[in-house]
Amino acid sequence: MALGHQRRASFLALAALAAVFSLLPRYIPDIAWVTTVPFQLLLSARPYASPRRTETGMRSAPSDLDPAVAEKLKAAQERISQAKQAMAVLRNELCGRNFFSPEIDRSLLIEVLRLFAPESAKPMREPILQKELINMIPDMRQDTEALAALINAMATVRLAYEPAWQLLADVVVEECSSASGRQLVAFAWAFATAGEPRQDLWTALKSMMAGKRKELSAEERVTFAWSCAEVGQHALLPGPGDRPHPQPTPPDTTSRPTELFGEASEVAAEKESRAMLEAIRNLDGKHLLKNPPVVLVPDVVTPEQSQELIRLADESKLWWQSSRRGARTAAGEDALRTSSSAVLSAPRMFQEPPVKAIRSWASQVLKVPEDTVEALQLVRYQKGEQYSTHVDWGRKQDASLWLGGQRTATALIYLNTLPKDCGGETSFERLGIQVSPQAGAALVWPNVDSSGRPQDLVEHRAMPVLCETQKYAVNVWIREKPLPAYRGD
Ligand SMILES: O=C(O)CCC(=O)C(=O)O
Ligand SMILES: [Fe+2]
Repeated sequence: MALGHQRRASFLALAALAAVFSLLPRYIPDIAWVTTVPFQLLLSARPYASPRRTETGMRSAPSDLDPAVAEKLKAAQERISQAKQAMAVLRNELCGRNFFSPEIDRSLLIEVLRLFAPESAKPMREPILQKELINMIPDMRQDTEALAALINAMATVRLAYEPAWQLLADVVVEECSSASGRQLVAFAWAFATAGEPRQDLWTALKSMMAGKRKELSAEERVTFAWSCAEVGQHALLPGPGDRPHPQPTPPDTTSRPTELFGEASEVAAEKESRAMLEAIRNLDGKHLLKNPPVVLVPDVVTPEQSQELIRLADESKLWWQSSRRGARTAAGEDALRTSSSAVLSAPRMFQEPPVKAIRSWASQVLKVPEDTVEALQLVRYQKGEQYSTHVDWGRKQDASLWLGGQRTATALIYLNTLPKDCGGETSFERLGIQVSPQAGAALVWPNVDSSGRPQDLVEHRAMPVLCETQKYAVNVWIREKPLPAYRGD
């Protein structure tokens, strides 16, 4: 018993040390390797870790090997060993729990999965983790708390491994009628962050929520509504006799949906809309059109700030295929988006100097409070990628309207210049405007008219990028009202 306490105390001390070390590389980039050392210690100090945890199952390399081959072999052995240790931690945290088990350590899960999240939106290819997840998830069927913790951690690190997400969705659809309202919010947030559009999943989540919505705090309701909105679902419950809709759910006038949160208004408040139009008309920049005002403001961010923003998204592995989100054209049809996006929504992102600079610029020049500025969304287009014609404002089924009201304006800041003939222009066909990406400049336009009505006229598209140079930009969307803080790590 005493020994157990000692081990737990030393584990906690090492966990604190690991946390400190894991922050260091953000400030001293060349010492990223240091973090693996405390992590190894952390894994080996975990009180319940298996005694076989350091075994790799491989013999050590014979000494007469070519040094380059020996080096590679050693690296492979270490990788396998680390993967096995990490898997032991996942299993110990999540499987076979009972009443007496300690609380699941969510930050440990996140750190373990972070080791395997690839650099960008690319799929996770670690076979040991793939196999373990597929084996583990069915064992967790009855344990909604463990499922919620796992999918939350997977969403937080943007772990892109489709079979695991599909299996989790199956388990949630089939087994989770006993989930609490709070757990349903956790599921919804995680699946929305992963951009999971499966209709059966969302129908199940919403109908399970029907009996539980009274358990929720206002913040949890908003998070659930936001999650629905993220995947193009509205936060209404299908009424009796409703047929399943193809994704995304079109407005349904034939059935009488039972209200979960009700419908929000598409129309923005007149005062805020009028003030926004006035602010855009007064911007210092190149006025491309008078009505509605479309303005190109130069030098909003420096090349260093642009680099830093991209680095933040890369380093935190935030890139995510945008195509699964429910973007719409002005006529309400599906828009095609083949680019990747990265939302800087984690609380720590709001402390990063370039993020602060952009938010404060938007707030100053557009004369709005800073908490009406959405979390910045970076977009990246590789050769051939595009975003077809769409509007940035939300329809009344879009539950994100509950969060901060309508998107009254967009400021799209280009982070790099595309060479001539490389495409990638932002094109407003109805207004006859086409703008080529120019580093540091912001293209600003209103999404509503002066009475607050959303405008079809400002529909726009990102033309396909035609060269190897990637296009980077950042969407700064202004809402009518202050936004609650998003959840995440
Ligand atoms: O990349 C562009 O030029 C436009 C991007 C855009 O319209 C959007 O992300 O909503
Ligand atoms: Fe847009």
